[in-house]
Amino acid sequence: MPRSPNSDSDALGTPSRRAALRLLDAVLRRGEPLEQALVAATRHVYGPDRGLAHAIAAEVLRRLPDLDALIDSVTERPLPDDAKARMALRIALVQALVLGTPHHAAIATVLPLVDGGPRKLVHGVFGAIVRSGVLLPELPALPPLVEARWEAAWGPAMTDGAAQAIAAPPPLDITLADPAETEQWRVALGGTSLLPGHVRVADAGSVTELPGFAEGRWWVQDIAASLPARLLADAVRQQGEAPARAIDLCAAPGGKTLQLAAAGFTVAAVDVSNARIKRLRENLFRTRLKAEVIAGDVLRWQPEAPADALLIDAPCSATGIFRRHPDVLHRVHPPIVEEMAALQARLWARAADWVRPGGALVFATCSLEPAEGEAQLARFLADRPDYTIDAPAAALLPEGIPVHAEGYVRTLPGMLAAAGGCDGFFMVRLRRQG
Ligand SMILES: C[S@@+](CC[C@H](N)C(=O)[O-])C[C@H]1O[C@@H](n2cnc3c(N)ncnc32)[C@H](O)[C@@H]1O
Repeated sequence: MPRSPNSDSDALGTPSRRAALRLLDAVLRRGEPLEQALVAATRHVYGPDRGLAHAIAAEVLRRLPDLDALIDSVTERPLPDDAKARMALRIALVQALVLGTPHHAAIATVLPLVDGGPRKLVHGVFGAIVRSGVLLPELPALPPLVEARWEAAWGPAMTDGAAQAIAAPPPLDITLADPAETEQWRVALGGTSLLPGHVRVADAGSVTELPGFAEGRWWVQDIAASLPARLLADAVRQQGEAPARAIDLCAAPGGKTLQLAAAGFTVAAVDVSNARIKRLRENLFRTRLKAEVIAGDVLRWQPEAPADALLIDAPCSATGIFRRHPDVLHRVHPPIVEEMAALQARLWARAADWVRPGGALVFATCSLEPAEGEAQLARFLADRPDYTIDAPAAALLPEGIPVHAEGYVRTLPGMLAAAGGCDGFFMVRLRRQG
């Protein structure tokens, strides 16, 4: 019989901490995305314990530099980064100092994760820190390499904004199938609205239990993530063309496909991942929206005819979504950014021929790395003189997200901060010459 990774001697509450340890190990030692590690790491924990393991690991990843600074302030010699004792201390301290777990429970549930001498050390270090009454700094620290990279690219206001974004849980953003119902759903969901078709809810709780979810009247989508499809729909609206044909490349799980379908496009949605396509189909089913779903690799697939509108929501480092996926702060390094940028350039170069003359193309990435945005655009424009930037009107964007002087849109941490912030995105709308 396969051995359960939980030990027979585990105290009540320890299996979820053991799962949190496995999650942290997957992200910090093996460089796996947190969401990807979830199934294997939480295989032996059930119900709310699974959510707790995820919450503990995510919170450790948000506050890692501050937790480590506390640990290092008490130990004589720094513990190795990947030592089990350091991992166990991170898990115990984040519960005691951030998640509000009583101190005795925070340490008792974590001690079984370590044996022998290290167990004593964990007990002693945890006790010394909590007895001292020290708290984590109000403004979280970014990992030093990330801070240096982002400060060089965007300046200190951006890194301050990013630190503040880590400090508070992001609100839930919702895109409505019918923008005419914005006020109705804003009231029903008890939220605010930053654009027609958008509702923002603080402390939303379980998404599937909110009104309108089961009926498919809306889907979850950060406001910044909702902008690329808005830009594309606007381009076609300007030309007074309907019904238009759109190709949505790298489409799953389908937030932007749903927007394009709801806006009246005939949509072909292409993605290479079968698992993500399954979620795309579920989303279409729930919202009763229609799209042709194509499982294919954009580097090999090609459409039968060019489209009026083409969206490339390219795979990227995903550093722009660090608020909900704090693992990117620790596992995305320059070689990964370079690899993703090279893939984006290939996808964009190939798909540029699939837009009819006079048609519109939007390229977007949820990245805070210029190599996956501004630099990508410069190279594309140099290669493709048949395309020009089609800057959107400011009124298409929420107040606080500007159109850059060159005509693209770059969202950064710090934007919309008073309203709850937004993800980091790069997007540009282009017109192919007729
Ligand atoms: C940023 S996500 C897309 C999010 C999606 N557009 C949405 O709004 O829900 C990038 C997607 O690109 C897909 N992808 C990566 N490489 C691809 C390729 N060569 N061909 C097609 N899809 C690809 C991934 O499977 C992933 O679903």
